[in-house]
Amino acid sequence: MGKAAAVGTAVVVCAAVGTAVVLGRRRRRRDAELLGAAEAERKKKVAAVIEDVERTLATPTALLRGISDALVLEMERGLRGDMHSQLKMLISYVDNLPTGPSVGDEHGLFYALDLGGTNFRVLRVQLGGREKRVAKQQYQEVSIPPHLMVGTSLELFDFIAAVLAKFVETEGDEFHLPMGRQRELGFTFSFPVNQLSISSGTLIKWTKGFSINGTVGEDVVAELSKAMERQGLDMKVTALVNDTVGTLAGGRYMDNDVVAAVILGTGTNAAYVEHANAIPKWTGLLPKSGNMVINTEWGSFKSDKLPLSEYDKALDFESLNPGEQIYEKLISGMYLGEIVRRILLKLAHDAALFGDVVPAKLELPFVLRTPDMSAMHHDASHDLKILGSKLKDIVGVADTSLEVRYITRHICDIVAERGARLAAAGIYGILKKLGRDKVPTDGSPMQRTVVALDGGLYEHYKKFSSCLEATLSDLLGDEASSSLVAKLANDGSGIGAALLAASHSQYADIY
Ligand SMILES: Nc1ncnc2c1ncn2[C@@H]1O[C@H](COP(=O)(O)OP(=O)(O)O)[C@@H](O)[C@H]1O
Ligand SMILES: O=P(O)(O)OC[C@H]1O[C@@H](O)[C@H](O)[C@@H](O)[C@@H]1O
Repeated sequence: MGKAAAVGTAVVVCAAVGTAVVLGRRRRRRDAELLGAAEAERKKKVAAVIEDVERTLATPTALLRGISDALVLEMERGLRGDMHSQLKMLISYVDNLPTGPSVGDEHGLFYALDLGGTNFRVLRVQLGGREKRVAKQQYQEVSIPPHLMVGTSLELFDFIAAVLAKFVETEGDEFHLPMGRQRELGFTFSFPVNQLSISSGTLIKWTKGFSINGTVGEDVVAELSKAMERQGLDMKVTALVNDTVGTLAGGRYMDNDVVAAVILGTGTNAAYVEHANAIPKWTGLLPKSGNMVINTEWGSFKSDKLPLSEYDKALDFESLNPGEQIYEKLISGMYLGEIVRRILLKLAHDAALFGDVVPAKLELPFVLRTPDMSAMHHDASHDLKILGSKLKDIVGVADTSLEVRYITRHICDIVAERGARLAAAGIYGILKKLGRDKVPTDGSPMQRTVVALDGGLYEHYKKFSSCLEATLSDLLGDEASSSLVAKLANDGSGIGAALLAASHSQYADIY
């Protein structure tokens, strides 16, 4: 190529390169601006969803007070037998709680069986009467196979009876049954039952994850007794109690000031000691004690005051029991993780929280369980690595940014806080019903009041239980809350059921 031509070519090439560089820089700047704009738009969408969640799940104290008042009204309607009451306020036929060391003379070997929403426990207790009290106890916990929750009545009760029969076979010499006596059982059944007596009752409906045709309306003691016979197990059910009633009995045995029991487990519910003459629908003889334990079945409470979000409505619509157990679906362990999942799914769909592709596993109902939510919520590490690994294991999203992890933890916090505060409002309502929510106007000292709590959610989800207790103190105010004790009554329902079996033993009159 000639010199001039070469120079010309070089000039053209330089110019082209220069233009390319300028154009490339412009394109990169434009791409960066477009990317920045897209990222800014995404962040805006994330913020909008979070603001909406914070607003629709908010539980300001004034709202909680209104909810407590609405609950008390429904409690009163239920006690009147108003068929439209949101609360069943079921009569337990427990009118004389085992009173433990001061009076309790229960003694002997008794069994208890506790069918909950997730677990099933069998227990044997050697009661030692006044001096020894619970001399010895052994128990076994079994997860309920999910297929039995939606199978047949026969399969469920045969499973229960088989586990119980095996457990009885392991009875050691340290437990002894006097000659000629039949083993006796307290049956804790964590579902709403119309009690016909202390040892019989018909199932009103299934709740939580159970939905078994053919059991509603049946006497659950008769179902269990038939299953025990099929197992060749000679045992008599002498007490049928809801787990809240069992927990109340177990709690009172340990502390005479227990007036109510609350379960926060797979489901939620509360029982309390009502004055028998404050139960208009009670037509029986007034109990000697003047009291009757009421199983409120508060999980079925609903009110337009309850902060219901689009996520709650969708969860309820797709649940096994749409329109039922609304208060329970905002609070209990079966549902908290699922609510968080639904909010994360919305963030994934609308704001690409986990990137342009929505993680397939996030679409799976109940894939995020409350224990996992609890582990994420309690992650206090600087890079939230526990939360990150949970998202990876459960949702299938690896390498989430710190921002995404903080957002996830914030969602856990909002959902858990709402549940805890609503549960506190429920307890506050029961205390109001009992007149234990404020210092007496006549100047007499406030009575020490104990609420026994149990259930895997309350026991293990520390941020939940501490938020509940702080909210309850806030609702009560300093003076009244100084007389209130909220305490964990671990497996109270098992001991309680055994105690009630003892106090209603067919041999009771020969103590
Ligand atoms: N570590 C945990 N953190 C938060 N919730 C938990 C934890 N462990 C269990 N739970 C909740 O407790 C429920 C089990 O409660 P539990 O009282 O043990 O059994 P059940 O409900 O069958 O009576 C589970 O469904 C779960 O939602
Ligand atoms: O012990 P769980 O399984 O959490 O049950 C708590 C409550 O769950 C509710 O769904 C039931 O209606 C109540 O009867 C029960 O007490």
